[in-house]
Parts: sequence; C-alpha cells; structure tokens
Amino acid sequence: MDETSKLQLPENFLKFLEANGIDPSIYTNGDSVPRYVRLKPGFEDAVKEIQSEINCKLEKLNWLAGFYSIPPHVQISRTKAYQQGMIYGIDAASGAAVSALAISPGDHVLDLCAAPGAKLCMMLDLLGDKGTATGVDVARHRLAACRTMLLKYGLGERSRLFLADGTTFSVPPTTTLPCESNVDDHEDTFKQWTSRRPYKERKQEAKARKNSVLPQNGQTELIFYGQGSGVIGLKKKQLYRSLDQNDYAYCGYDKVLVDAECTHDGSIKHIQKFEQWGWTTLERRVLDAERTDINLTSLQLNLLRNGFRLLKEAGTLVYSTCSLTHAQNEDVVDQFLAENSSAELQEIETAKDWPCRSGRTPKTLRFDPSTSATSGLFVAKFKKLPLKEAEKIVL
Ligand SMILES: C[S@@+](CC[C@H](N)C(=O)[O-])C[C@H]1O[C@@H](n2cnc3c(N)ncnc32)[C@H](O)[C@@H]1O
Repeated sequence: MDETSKLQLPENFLKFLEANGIDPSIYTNGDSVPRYVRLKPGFEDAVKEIQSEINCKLEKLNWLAGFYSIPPHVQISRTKAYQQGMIYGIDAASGAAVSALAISPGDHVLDLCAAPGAKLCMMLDLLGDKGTATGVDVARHRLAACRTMLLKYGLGERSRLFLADGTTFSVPPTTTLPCESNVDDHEDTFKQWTSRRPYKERKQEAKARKNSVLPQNGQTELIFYGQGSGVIGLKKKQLYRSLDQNDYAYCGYDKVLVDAECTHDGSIKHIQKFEQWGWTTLERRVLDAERTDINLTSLQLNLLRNGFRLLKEAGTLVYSTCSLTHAQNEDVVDQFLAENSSAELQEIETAKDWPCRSGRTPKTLRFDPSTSATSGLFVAKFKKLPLKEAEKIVL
C-alpha cells in the first residue's frame, strides 16, 4: 500500500479543506504525483549514468526545460549525481513559477522568501555568469541550509543571502547603486567571504541569535556573498543604504520572486509528513485560525507589497504559494491590484503548454495533483508599469 492511501486525515483538517473548497482525495488518492528533479545545465550527459544508478528511467518533461520525473518512491539522495551536485529535487510546479519570471543572463533577481533554496538555485542557473541573485529569509537555520545548497551546487559566485524580514527588506542590488559620496574612507570594506568569521563578529552574532530568533524590524544580516555578487569592496554603509521610494523604479531589481510563507496545504508531501510529526502539529502549524485568517494573509500581502516596491520599472514579479485556498492566493492578488495602479497582472506566455488551470482571477494559474501531476501551486505574474508623475511620492 502506498503512503497517501494510508493517511487518515483528522476531522479539523477535513473541515479546513471543505471550507476552502479543496477535494480531500488529493491526499488519499494514492501516489499519483511523481518526484521531479532538475538537471543542472551542463550535466545532460549524466542522464544514462543516473538512470542506471537509481534503476529507473528519468522521464524528460516536454513542457519544462531541464526537468525530469521519476516514480515517487525513488530516492535520489544516495546517488552520486545528487551528492556531486548534478541534480536537485524540485517540483515541476515550482520550476514553472521560476520560469514565469523569464530570467535573462545579466538580470538582478530577488527571492524574498528564499529558503531552503531550490528555486534560488534554478534562478542562478538561469542567470549563468551574468547578473546577481539576492535571497532573503526570516529563518536563520533555513537560510543557513540555503547557503549550504548554493555552495554544494557551485552557485554562490553571484549571490547574496540576507537574514531579514521580507516585508521590510530594503537593500537594492549592489551593482546599480548610485555613487555614495559621504562614506567614511577609513571604514573597512567587505573582503572575500569566508565561513570563518572573526572572533568579535562571531560573538556578536551568537549574542544576537540568543536574544532574538527572528530579525527585529529593519534588522538585516548578510550571511553569505559570492565573489561576483558586487559586495566585495563595498563599505557597510554602501551595502545597507536604502534608496528613496521612487528610486527603486530605476535602481531596483529586474525580477522578484515572492514565494510566500503559506499553509502548505497544496504540498502533498508536506501534509504526508504530519503522519510522522503528529496531526496536532498540523493543527498548530496549518490550521490555527489566527494564522490562516488574518496574520498569514496580511504577511503574504505585505511580502507582495514590499517585493513590488523593490522592483524596477517594467520589471517582473511572480507571487506564488503552495496553498490551494483562495484566501492566500486570488484574494491577496485582488487586494494588491486594487490598491496598486502601477501593478499589471500579466499572462504567462510560456504557460500555453503547461498542464495547469486558470485561477479564479483571470491570468493567474493553479497547479494541483489531479490537473498537473505536481504539487499544488498558485502562480501570478505582475509587471511594474511606469509611475505617473502625479503618483510619485514627494519625499
Ligand atoms: C514556501 S517557503 C519558500 C521556499 C523557497 N522559495 C524554496 O524554493 O526553497 C516560505 C519561506 O518564507 C520564509 N518567511 C516567512 N516569513 C517571512 C518573512 N517575513 N520574510 C522573509 N521570509 C519569510 C520562511 O522562513 C520560509 O523559508
């Protein structure tokens, strides 16, 4: 018997699904969702070797470049290809969300909820050897795992990782910073990143960790930067300088991903894990009324607002969640559009061939196990229109 058909969903989770119009059979209909892997560009020749190692075929997805499916029970973590950083596990729907950003080499991209980092890895792969990627996350241990992932896949070179609250994060891409004239010439500049921090710095970090689990309002800590990320040679004041509100339209990011924190109810594998973690944990983490109703949706809206604020004019933002509820998806998008005249919802051009359906709001997309044979994912793509003079904030 497969794992999902054994699941006995608790009463209150069934109620949550019913209230949100979600069919519970997606969790109990057997293992219809394959596992997906992405092959790092340049390792195409390794497919045969991987197949013989895992003893099954890697089925190439014809709708998403670089993606392959394998049966759900097949583990990749012991394979040489995984250990040597040739493949990583990432659901095809997640790959579609990244692909909707249409990243080009040379872009400055921002991932506002980056950890543990599979989407950030794909973004960096798409950038190639031009541009930069900035990952932000509020959870220190998750962001540290993200750093490990970037290093494992050799993708650290052009990236920066900030421990910060994505609703207030303000650091622009370094390479577009206007010249800073009033920096103190004697102040130290960032040298090459090393995992060995000076004793004084480590002591300060340990103290900060002990006193607060989450970054305080406005607190931003750079936990990693690569050689080509634009950080080396900058002074702290230059790196952390936030721009005037209207300047982000010119000096902001070209592409922003807001893969927002959510109830994860669309992630079948995540829900399966509660069988081991205990269903009371699901109650606390997923069903808590406070979290699902008000706090979580306002967090999502605030992440979307801030991601859009940091976006360059004509830039693209993708908002995604792995929840299947309307409250965390279309409702957030509709409210954001209603308050933001410079945001335009965009058709996702490449989606013509994707096995997904339209969301309740036209132009938004929904992936789910029965339609797409992927995990559940909602995707909306926005463009930042030029600000009309009258709308510009006079500071
Ligand atoms: C859905 S996960 C992101 C998955 C990630 N994009 C990936 O592909 O691996 C949501 C993330 O949002 C982070 N998060 C929650 N609140 C946040 C906030 N206020 N600012 C930034 N990140 C936040 C969580 O720590 C979590 O890592």
